[in-house]
Amino acid sequence: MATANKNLSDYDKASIPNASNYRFGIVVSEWNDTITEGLYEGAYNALIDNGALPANIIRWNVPGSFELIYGCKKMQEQMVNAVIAIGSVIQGETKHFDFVCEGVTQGIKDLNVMRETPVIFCVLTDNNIQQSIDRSGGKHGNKGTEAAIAAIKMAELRENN
Ligand SMILES: Nc1c(NC[C@H](O)[C@H](O)[C@H](O)CO)[nH]c(=O)[nH]c1=O
Ligand SMILES: CC(=O)[C@@H](O)COP(=O)(O)O
Repeated sequence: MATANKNLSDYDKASIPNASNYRFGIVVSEWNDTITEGLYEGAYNALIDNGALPANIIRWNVPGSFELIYGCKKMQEQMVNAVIAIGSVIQGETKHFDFVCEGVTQGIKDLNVMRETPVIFCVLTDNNIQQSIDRSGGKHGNKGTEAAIAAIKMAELRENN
């Protein structure tokens, strides 16, 4: 299994650009909010740890992961250097999981293709709540932390090209 018994959220600060000159937008889904709040905490703390200023981090909430598409599209219109989309989709009894996951994945991909501001995909798509817990500050680390590092690196790439 890709992340079994691994914590993928450790990072070497020396390899991360300083984020003090960048502004970040974070759009957070309210579905499974105990998970998404853990992801947000990981992302926020990693941004601050790498020099981002609290005043340069904008947070908006949306009802569910499918609404991340619209929320991130509007966030791209703000004066930000990168956007992070945070969601937690957990398999239920029906195929709805498949459609939500595919829709939000394709929608965020489209935002990256069609617009200049990078949108980082921090949407957990898990079989059960334990997998979500493990990846939002548990034994497999925090995908929010990883998303923040990706956001800093993509802001730097956009700034230099
Ligand atoms: N089941 C989950 C959802 N479902 C809601 C959708 O994201 C969307 O809000 C609704 O279809 C209205 O457009 N959302 C999650 O983020 N996580 C889930 O597990
Ligand atoms: C991802 C979902 O929308 C899902 O959690 C909803 O649950 P169900 O498939 O049992 O309706």
